[in-house]
Amino acid sequence: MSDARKKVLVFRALPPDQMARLQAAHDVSFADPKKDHAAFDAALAEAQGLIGSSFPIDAGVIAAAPKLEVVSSVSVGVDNYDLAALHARNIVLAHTPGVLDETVADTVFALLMATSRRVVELAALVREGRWDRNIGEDLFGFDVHGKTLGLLGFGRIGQAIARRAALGFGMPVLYHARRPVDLATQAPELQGRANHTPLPKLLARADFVVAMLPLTPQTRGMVDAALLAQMKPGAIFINGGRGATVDEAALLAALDSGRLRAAGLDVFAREPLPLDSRLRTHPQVTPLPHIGSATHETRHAMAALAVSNLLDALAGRRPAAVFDTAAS
Ligand SMILES: NC(=O)C1=CN([C@@H]2O[C@H](COP(=O)(O)OP(=O)(O)OC[C@H]3O[C@@H](n4cnc5c(N)ncnc54)[C@H](OP(=O)(O)O)[C@@H]3O)[C@@H](O)[C@H]2O)C=CC1
Ligand SMILES: O=CC(=O)O
Repeated sequence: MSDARKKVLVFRALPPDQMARLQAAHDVSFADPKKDHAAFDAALAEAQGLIGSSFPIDAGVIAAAPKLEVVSSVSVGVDNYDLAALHARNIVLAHTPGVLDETVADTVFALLMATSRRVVELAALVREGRWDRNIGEDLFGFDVHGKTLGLLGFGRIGQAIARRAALGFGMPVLYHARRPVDLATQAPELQGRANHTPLPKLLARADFVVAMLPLTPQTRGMVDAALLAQMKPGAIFINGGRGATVDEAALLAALDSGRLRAAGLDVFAREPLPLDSRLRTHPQVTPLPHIGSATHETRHAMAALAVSNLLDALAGRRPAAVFDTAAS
């Protein structure tokens, strides 16, 4: 009987129970390429399976892995992977859609609430001992309930955000995507509450614009000065998708000019956010360290799905969540 054990390289730590599942089936090594490049390169040369996240698996990395059969990402976004290079070698790319939708939508809503009600700024006022009288109008917030939400991207996570907005906060939802979603079959609870809307109309009407877009050649820099200039004066911008979909200099200019009320950002063009970035300290920006899916439950569910995907692919079965590298 031939040995079905294969070589797996883990490039970002997995929970112990998920590491154990891999080790029971395959010969597993761990190397963090940001800390030990030599160990990563050595294991890569032999690896048939690769699993991890938050590191660019570019054409060079793929070329250095001649035996690679599957890459399993512990993320839903696949912008860290050279899709063409994977496709050219018929390497399976798996990811983790679905299991993180509700958690990421919660994070986006936390940013929406925090920016509109100035939660971080006012908590700092209390902590720093500056709460010495009833706050005045200068520190009042902006209602969320009943306001119009404009969504850029209306996929799995966008729809989870729309449900919170429409069903929980009575917000009309307008969305922008290349194709309209058939709400009757995909999200009947949003019928009559969410509408596919031409982008200029969405921007002119929305009190909150939330970007929940994947990073692709088409979406890179999509939120630029021209788009921001079409937003309603005093609107709030939230980004829960990918930082590079936004022209950050243009966003800062829109905040500085007073055109936008505030921005809530979970993602940035460069992560971790450089210390000299004005987005880190701008008074109208609520910055988060890319924590969209970062709860114990959801990160564990993502790891478990990614491990299942890898095990299936190495056993010659189709994983539950394959990303179509040909469609990119
Ligand atoms: N902050 C965080 O921690 C997290 C961030 N993310 C990011 O969120 C992204 C979205 O995730 P998910 O909802 O699962 O993805 P989906 O693929 O389900 O949804 C993507 C949406 O974007 C739309 N879209 C794609 N390209 C364009 C375009 N060129 N113009 C307009 N709309 C476009 C799609 O519609 P259509 O194809 O019809 O245009 C669809 O509505 C991920 O790719 C990831 O980058 C995800 C999880 C956590
Ligand atoms: O950013 C997170 C992801 O899962 O994608």
